[in-house]
Amino acid sequence: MSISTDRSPESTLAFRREGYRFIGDHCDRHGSDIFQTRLLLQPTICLRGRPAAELFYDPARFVRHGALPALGRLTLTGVGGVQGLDDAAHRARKAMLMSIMTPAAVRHLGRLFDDEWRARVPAWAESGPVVLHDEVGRMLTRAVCAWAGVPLGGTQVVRRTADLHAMIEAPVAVGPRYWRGLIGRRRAEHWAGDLIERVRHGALPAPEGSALRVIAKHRDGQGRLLPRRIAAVELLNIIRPTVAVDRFVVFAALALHDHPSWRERLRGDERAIEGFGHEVRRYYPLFPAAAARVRHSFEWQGHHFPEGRRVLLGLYATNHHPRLWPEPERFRPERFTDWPGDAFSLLPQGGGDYFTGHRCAGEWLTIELLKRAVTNLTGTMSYRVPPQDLALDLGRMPTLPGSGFVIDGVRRIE
Ligand code: HEM
Repeated sequence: MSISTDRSPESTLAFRREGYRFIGDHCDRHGSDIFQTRLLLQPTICLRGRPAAELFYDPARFVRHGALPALGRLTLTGVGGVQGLDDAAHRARKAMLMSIMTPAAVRHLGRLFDDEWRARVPAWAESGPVVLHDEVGRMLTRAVCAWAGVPLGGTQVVRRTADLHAMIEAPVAVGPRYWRGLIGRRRAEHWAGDLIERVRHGALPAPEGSALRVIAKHRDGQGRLLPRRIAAVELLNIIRPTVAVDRFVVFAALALHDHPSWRERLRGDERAIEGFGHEVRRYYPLFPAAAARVRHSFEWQGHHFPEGRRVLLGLYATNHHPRLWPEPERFRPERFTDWPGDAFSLLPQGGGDYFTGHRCAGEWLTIELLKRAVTNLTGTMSYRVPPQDLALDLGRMPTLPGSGFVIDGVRRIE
C-alpha cells in the first residue's frame, strides 16, 4: 500500500505557516496517521500516534545520523552531540549523561531552583510588573550552573541566559532570529569549551558527579577524552534545555490563569501537582516533532519505508491525538490521576527508553522543576495577571504568549 502523499510539490512553507498543527492536520486530511510530504526539498514520511511512536523508537529501524536539518544542528543542538549518534557510540554517550541524573541530583536541582524562586519573591513584591519568562529563565540559568559545577558571576547571568534563549528560539527561524541563535551558540560553545579545558588542567575544581566534571573527564571506548568542542556541546546539552523549562513554567502559569479552580485543588497536593505538570507538558506546544532516517528498508502496516528516508514523528500531534487523549484540545489534568505511565503516548520529550534510545535525558529534571514552579505559583506567593497579550501562536515554533507572561502585585504567602 503506498503512503498517502501531499499534493503540493514542497511543503516547507506550509510547515512553517501551520507550525505545530502541520502533522496532525495533514493526518486528519489524509484520514491516516501516516502520510508523505516534501520538507526541505526531501521526501519525508510523517507519523503520529502510539503504534507510530513504538515504531519510531525502535533503534533497529532508524538512525539519527544526518536526520536533524542543518539549521537545527547549527543553533539548537550543536554538531557532534548525543542527538546525532547511533548504536554503541550513542549508548556510551547517553550512559554518561544519564549517570548525572540520579534521584538525589534531580532533587538537588529542584532545591536550588526553589531557593532561587524564594529569594526573588521579595524583589518582585517591591518592583512593578515582572515578565515571568525572563525571570524564570535567569533563575534556571543560575540554578543549573550551580548544579552543574559551572561558575557564573552575577554579571554573566543576563548575557548567558540571552544566548541560551537565542539558541532555543532559532532552529526553524529565518532572518535575525536565526542569526542570533548562531551567534549565541558560538559564544556559548566557546564559554563551555573553556570551562572543560580548565577542569582538565586542574585550574577549575568541579565537584564529583557534577555535569561539568563528568563530561570533562569522560573517556570513550578507546580511553580518549571527548574533543573540547564536543564536550562543550554536551555541557550545553545539559544547561540549554534546563533553561528551556522556563517555557513550561510560563505555560503552567497560563494554565493556572485560564483554569483558576486548579489553584485550590493543587495546594499542598504533590500528586495532583505532578499530574498538572504532565498535562501542561501534553497540552502546550514545545517540540513539534522528532526526526530520524530509515536504517534499512522495511514494511510497516503495509507501508514501505525506503532506506535513508527522513521520518518525522509528530510529538505535538501525538500529544493531541484524539484516540489517545479524549478531548485533546481541553486542558484536563484529571486525565493523569492514576495514570499508569506509558513510554509511547505522552511525548513532549520523546518516547521509548532513556538509555537505549533518544528519549530526553532531562525528563526527570523537567518534571521536578515544573513541580517546584507550580508549588511556588500556587503556594508561596499571590500575584495579579494584568491585561496583556496571552495568545499562543501555533504557527510560531517555539511559541510563547507574546507578553512572556507579566505578573504584578506579588505578595509572599507564609
Ligand atoms: C523544556 C523541557 C524539555 C523538552 C520539551 C525536551 C524535549 C526533548 C526532545 C523532544 C528530545 C528528543 C527526543 C528524540 O529525539 O526522540 C530531547 C532530547 C534530549 N534532551 Fe530534552 N527536553 C527538555 C528538557 C531537557 C533537560 C532539562 C535536559 C538536560 C538537563 C535535556 C537533555 C536532553 C538531551 C541530552 C537529549 C538528547 C537525548 C538523545 O539523543 O539520546 N532535555 N529532549
